[in-house]
Amino acid sequence: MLYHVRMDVRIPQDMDAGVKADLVAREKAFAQEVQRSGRWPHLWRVVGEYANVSIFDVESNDALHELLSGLPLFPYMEISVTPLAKHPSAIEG
Ligand SMILES: O=C(O)C[C@H]1C=CC(=O)O1
Repeated sequence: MLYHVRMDVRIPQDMDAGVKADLVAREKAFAQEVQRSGRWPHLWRVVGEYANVSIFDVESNDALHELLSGLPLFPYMEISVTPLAKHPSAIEG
């Protein structure tokens, strides 16, 4: 199942720099692992914002919630999820 996900990152300004660097590094490693698994086929930066738009391909709402809530940055992100369905005019499978 496909989901459009927007993540707006809201790391507190007063977070210790070392803690922030570790958090961002762990998030990057986790994100790349999920991408390599095929569950995160699109990850794009929103121009001019500390935010991304992504496409996730997972088996259920519960699976997506487990994945997103497991992101190291989850506590510091505003996340919006839009489930996607086939479009009748789409030429691709
Ligand atoms: O930077 C972001 O968009 C937030 C998060 C998503 C992937 C990642 O490495 O960090």
